Amino acid sequence: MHWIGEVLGYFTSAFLWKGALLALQITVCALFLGLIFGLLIALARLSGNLLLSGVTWVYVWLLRGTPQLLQLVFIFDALPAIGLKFNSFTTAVIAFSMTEAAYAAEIIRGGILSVNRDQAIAASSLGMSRGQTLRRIVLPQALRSILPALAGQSITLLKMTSVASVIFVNELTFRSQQIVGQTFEFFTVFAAAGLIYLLMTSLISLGQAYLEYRMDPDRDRNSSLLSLLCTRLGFAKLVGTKTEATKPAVPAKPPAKLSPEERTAIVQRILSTHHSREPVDPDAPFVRCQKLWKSYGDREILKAIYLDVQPGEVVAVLGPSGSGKSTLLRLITHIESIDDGEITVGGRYVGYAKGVGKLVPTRHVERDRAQIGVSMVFQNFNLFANLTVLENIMEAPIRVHGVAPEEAEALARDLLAVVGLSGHADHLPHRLSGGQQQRVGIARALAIRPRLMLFDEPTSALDPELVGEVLSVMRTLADAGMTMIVVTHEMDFAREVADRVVFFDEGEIVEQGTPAEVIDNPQKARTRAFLRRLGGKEADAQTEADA
Ligand SMILES: Nc1ncnc2c1ncn2[C@@H]1O[C@H](COP(=O)(O)OP(=O)(O)OP(=O)(O)O)[C@@H](O)[C@H]1O
Repeated sequence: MHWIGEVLGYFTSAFLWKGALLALQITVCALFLGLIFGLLIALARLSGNLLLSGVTWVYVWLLRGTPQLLQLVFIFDALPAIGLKFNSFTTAVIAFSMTEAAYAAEIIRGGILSVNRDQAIAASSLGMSRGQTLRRIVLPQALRSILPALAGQSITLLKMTSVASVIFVNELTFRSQQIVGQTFEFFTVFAAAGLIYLLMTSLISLGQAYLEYRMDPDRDRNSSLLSLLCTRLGFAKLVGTKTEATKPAVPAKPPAKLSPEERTAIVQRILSTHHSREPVDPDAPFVRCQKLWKSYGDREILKAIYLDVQPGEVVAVLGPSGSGKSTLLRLITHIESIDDGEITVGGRYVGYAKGVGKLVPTRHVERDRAQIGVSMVFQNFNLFANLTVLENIMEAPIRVHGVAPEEAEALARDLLAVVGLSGHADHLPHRLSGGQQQRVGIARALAIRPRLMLFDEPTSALDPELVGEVLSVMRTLADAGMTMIVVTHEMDFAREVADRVVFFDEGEIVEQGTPAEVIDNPQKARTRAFLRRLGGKEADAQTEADA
């Protein structure tokens, strides 16, 4: 068994560890540079810019499609012919960084694509810039799926540094070969080198486990490194570690419920201090759509729509599926751009400038939305999955409007009280019911103190018993004087709360008027047919519920 002693002797040899250190230095440098360039390449590939994505595609294709060995030799031996000469260490760092960038770019791109795009749309609708959305919402979520692949790639990179021996980089494998060349002790020397590689790659795996835990939104955010290790090793009970998932979802003492008057007063107080200094003319329409056209391909979705909404008015938009109702809202807040016509909100274009004959989109759409005060609530809630309920609400006030974190938290807690969710501030969205998520969505939209709220079928993804809680919050907003455009199939809500009902069909406004006029006494055959069909469905649903 004397060979064990020999392996240990080589394992502790300073000569081999100097080689290991060099391999580690090349890996860290290449990883650092590779990740930075990889992120830039991934963003370029996703940019939609044909030139950028084309050039970066070629880069990835070239670097992934040629052997690492060839790349090293090319930079070391061929580039000096055109005056570019690097020493062997620099050559190794350049070659490995370039390859790492190509692989990392694809891993990062995959991670970004795995994040639901609707969250980015929601962030943008709150006025967050693309950079903020990427940094705060998309990348933190993408990183969770990126990390395992990236750790694997880092381990491969560390092992690949042995290839650098061909250009005389004196790293671990090269040094092992030098010893073997003198002693011919193949087994013990290579076994020792293997152990050193294993130790280094194990450290990467440990780092991966730690980072995965840190990025787990379900973790207990106050846990220590010790409790993390105990949790990972399955000893959570020993240290009393509680993960977010094991904590009780219901608070011990339910917070006091606010009366409708109290809720309305809080909303009025919050909305009375809008960030915009621009006064609202009470006599001019707050939203003005003029001769609005929108097509997708050959299909005309909106055809010459004229619609004015007065400050404080609640407009309910009804109509069959596919008639263009959601498209109208998306055009008003400029999530989609108009083909022709004009939209102003508070007298301003949202992300457009006047061009020759028609509006031209500008790059300031998020900024305009934030300044004008347009907010939107989505059918599928689109809450930020990596942030708690409280953080979801605080995010836009802090990032977009520069509100101090303490002030933003106070505002968020007030809004949670209004929507009746004070006890859920620290929960992640996926732990809430649909109705609760939608109420958080409304609180989040309100936190930017908007002057116009757009609701895109806010209750249609909810079970019937959860619809009431969302509608009650929307009633509070209407009572507080909020200007609202609500796409809905909730006839009772439209009848009770809306000042005006607009009926859409096939991209046209068929008729509009008070709820009593349009819902109870429709003039057009198309409206009557739609209401009859809806009435039938409601009656069926009622029968099912009764049964
Ligand atoms: N990005 C898009 N690309 C292509 N077609 C689209 C796009 N967005 C919407 N459409 C189409 O435009 C039409 C109108 O869609 P829209 O979502 O505005 O309808 P809607 O009246 O809100 O319907 P629903 O009540 O079912 O949500 C639909 O036929 C839809 O398929």
